[in-house]
Amino acid sequence: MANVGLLGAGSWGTALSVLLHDNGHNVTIWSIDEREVKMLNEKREHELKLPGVKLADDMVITGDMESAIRGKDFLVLAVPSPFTRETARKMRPFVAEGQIIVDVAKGIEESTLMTLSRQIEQEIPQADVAVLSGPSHAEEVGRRLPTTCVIGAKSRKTAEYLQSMFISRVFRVYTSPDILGIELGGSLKNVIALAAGIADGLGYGDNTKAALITRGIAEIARLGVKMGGKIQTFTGLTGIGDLIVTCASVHSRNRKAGYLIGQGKTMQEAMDEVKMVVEGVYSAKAAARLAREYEVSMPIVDEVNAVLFEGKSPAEAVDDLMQRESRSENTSLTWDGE
Ligand SMILES: NC(=O)C1=CN([C@@H]2O[C@H](COP(=O)(O)OP(=O)(O)OC[C@H]3O[C@@H](n4cnc5c(N)ncnc54)[C@H](OP(=O)(O)O)[C@@H]3O)[C@@H](O)[C@H]2O)C=CC1
Ligand SMILES: O=C(CO)COP(=O)(O)O
Repeated sequence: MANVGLLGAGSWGTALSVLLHDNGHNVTIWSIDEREVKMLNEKREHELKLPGVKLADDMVITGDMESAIRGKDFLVLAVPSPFTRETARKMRPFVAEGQIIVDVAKGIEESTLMTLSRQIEQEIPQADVAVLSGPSHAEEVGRRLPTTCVIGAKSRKTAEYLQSMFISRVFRVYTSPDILGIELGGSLKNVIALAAGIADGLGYGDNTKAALITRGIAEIARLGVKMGGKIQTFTGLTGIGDLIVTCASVHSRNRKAGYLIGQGKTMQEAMDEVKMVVEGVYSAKAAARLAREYEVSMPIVDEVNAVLFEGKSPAEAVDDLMQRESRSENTSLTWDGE
């Protein structure tokens, strides 16, 4: 049994706190928002973000960051990516040498193009930073439906330790040394999921969805491998697995926001209606900039950016994708004799 400090009490943080408590660990949850702390303490449930999932009476919910960090066997960081760096900076004075922080958010910092684990390492150099990712909507983890994820860590020891902490009969956890590939897959799939939602909102069908998923993972893997991620990661749970669930699920915040945009809402209206973080909006510009920097073609990402930030109509964006210059599906494949 471990003492766990979990920072960020949104839908994912809440679901993971229940999973870790089910596994027999002592869980302390920190939230920046005093109203959220009060509400969770009183109701023992996040009625807005994860309704129907009860927090046990012995779970501690606090607004005091220091008490959520000091003496904990490991920390889980579940704040959305736009707040990762500022939260890590606040955590730094309380984190012990070698203390494990497992980041569970998915994003890329727009100003630096850094993944979240890199930002945390920059802000908290004494920490042992790991990541958890995979096809895992909070709504289903909270209901204890079978789910699979991957822990990425710098050492096998940390990866296997965290695996043993999170794994359960309903939450199967694999390990991987490819932290970069895991984080790129997790953040870039949100941009493609916006496109899948837009296609749904436009009333397009399953053929369109399958095309976006398949061509989407091709884009993600092209960039990810060039940046140093491993191809096996992009064909695994944190790559294609997470892309499939996010493009298809009724729970997905990114797909839902895309759907609303496809229906004619603005990006801001869609984000306001979803009420929870739509990470793809924050990663879209970073993805396009990375594509340029690494000289990789990412046409779906480019069209999502045009719709989100340049006022392009969603229907025109899909039209432009369909009418790109004809090409081979995979340029590395050739005919005999060529
Ligand atoms: N939801 C899911 O199913 C999954 C989410 N993820 C990832 O986990 C991360 C968190 O997502 P999710 O839980 O859905 O997000 P939510 O929108 O549900 O929750 C976000 C949380 O962050 C808090 N917050 C707001 N501002 C700040 C701040 N300045 N500093 C620190 N915390 C702040 C919010 O407080 P308040 O409520 O007061 O705004 C809330 O507690 C994202 O990166 C997401 O991609 C990964 C896998 C599954
Ligand atoms: O990453 C997720 C599922 O694995 C959550 O995706 P959404 O943010 O689109 O809900």
